[in-house]
Amino acid sequence: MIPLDGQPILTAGEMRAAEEATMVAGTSVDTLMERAGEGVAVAVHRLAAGADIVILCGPGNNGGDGYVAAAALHRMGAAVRVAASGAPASPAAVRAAARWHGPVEALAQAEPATILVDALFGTGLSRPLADEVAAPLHRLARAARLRIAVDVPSGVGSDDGAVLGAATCDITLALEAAKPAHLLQPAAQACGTVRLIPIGVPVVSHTHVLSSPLPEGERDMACVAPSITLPTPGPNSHKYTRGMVAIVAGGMAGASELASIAAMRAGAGYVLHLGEGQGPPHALVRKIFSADALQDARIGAIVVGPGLGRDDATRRMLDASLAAHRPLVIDGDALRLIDPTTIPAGSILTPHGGEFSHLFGQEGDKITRTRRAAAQTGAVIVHKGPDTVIAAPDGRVTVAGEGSPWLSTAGTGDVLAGAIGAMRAAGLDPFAAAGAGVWLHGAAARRLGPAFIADDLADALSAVRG
Ligand SMILES: NC(=O)C1=CN([C@@H]2O[C@H](COP(=O)(O)OP(=O)(O)OC[C@H]3O[C@@H](n4cnc5c(N)ncnc54)[C@H](OP(=O)(O)O)[C@@H]3O)[C@@H](O)[C@H]2O)[C@@H](O)CC1
Ligand SMILES: Nc1ncnc2c1ncn2[C@@H]1O[C@H](COP(=O)(O)OP(=O)(O)O)[C@@H](O)[C@H]1O
Ligand SMILES: [K+]
Repeated sequence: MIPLDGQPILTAGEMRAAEEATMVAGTSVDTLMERAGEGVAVAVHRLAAGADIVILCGPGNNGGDGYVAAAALHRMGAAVRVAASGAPASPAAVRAAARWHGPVEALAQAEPATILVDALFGTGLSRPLADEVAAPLHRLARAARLRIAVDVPSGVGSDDGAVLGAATCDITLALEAAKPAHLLQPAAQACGTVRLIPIGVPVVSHTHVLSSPLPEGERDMACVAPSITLPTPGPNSHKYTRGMVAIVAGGMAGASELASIAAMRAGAGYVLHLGEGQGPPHALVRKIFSADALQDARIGAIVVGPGLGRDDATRRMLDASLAAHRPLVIDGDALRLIDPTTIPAGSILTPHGGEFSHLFGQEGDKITRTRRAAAQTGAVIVHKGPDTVIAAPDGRVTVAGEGSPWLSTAGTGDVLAGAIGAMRAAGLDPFAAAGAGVWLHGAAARRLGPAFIADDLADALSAVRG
């Protein structure tokens, strides 16, 4: 079982195409189903640790995986039963079901078991679960001690992360690749912990799970996703090569202070805070805002938006930031003020859901929407939330899997903008800088645990810099 870190994410259509290409190359669907079912059986056997198991099988190939897993678990000596929502319908599922020689209970009357394996529907779900399926699924899930989904929990939209009647599982065994539903809310929550089971289908994708940074030198050894790199100083580094970040401060001073401290703690060599405030940290260089101050050619990133305000004066500050022709991180109020047609290519935008909808509308799933916005603007878009999606104008997307729900507190977005500013000023390209900033932010939050405040989060960035 492989963790999701850095893995490709495929839509149902992309997964089907990859499966078909594998079949054209000579591997039958039965072989793929055999590998899927065997892989599921091995994982379930280990997780069940001798407890009784019921496998719920649907009519399609997801159900087929369930029948194969049932037969394999029986051979392994497990106490396994099968309950089906109806007769198998796909040809491969019919053949798989014929290999299960035990009884098949009707789903509606099925007895619960300690371990529930949900193989009713996978990526082929085409509509919400009907009550006659959802009700017994939820009844059996409530009665089980451990709920394991095959590929995706039955009753989630694989591509858009909608919940269409699924029961929440503890573990999801994703076949070959991650699916959007494993990352996008609300489905991701119904998946529990997601682990991959390889079944020998070669997959390529422009969409990946955000990976943890690899130690320097190991980058080329990574066989999966594009890994992220955290820039680290060398013997010849000085404060300007480490990166100079200018933070434009507005009416709500606390927000830009948080962004400044975050930029420092994420590793910037020099942070210039352009605003009225005073006080520590002493290493923060404070100047009154002026368009001239933004002309310093050493500035590697300007962060504009946290606590900026939305009046005429702040609009002029935004205009000066755009006119400075330095790499930009555009956040918060600046996202409300800006005309999307004036966003300089190569900028990084960090909208939360409301800011994103205001700029780009709400049509489509989160990955598609974010990718489209990046292509439209030529900017990297960090579409925040419990399922942060980062899209580049060339179509690459990463989705941040592990955040922390404790990030849902005021000011954490300002911290993210500062952290991304530091990564950009250190010389990472916009897409890499966004990924590195989002990773640092999530890692700092996980390290802090519960009930931290944004000030703690900014400080904790140092500890996860590595
Ligand atoms: N990709 C790979 O390489 C491999 C993939 N494999 C596995 O295949 C899975 C995908 O299989 P799949 O395409 O057969 O779809 P699946 O999810 O079983 O459901 C389709 C069936 O359900 C029906 N149906 C749909 N919604 C319904 C509803 N709400 N309520 C009631 N019925 C509903 C639908 O009928 P219809 O929509 O036509 O009415 C159809 O009969 C994938 O997740 C993985 O587990 C492995 O076996 C091998 C390698
Ligand atoms: N439930 C959650 N789980 C994980 N991350 C979250 C959650 N809620 C918010 N976040 C993250 O916290 C940050 C909040 O940013 P934002 O909404 O701009 O807040 P603020 O404007 O108060 O700083 C974003 O990085 C977002 O991805
Ligand atoms: K399933």
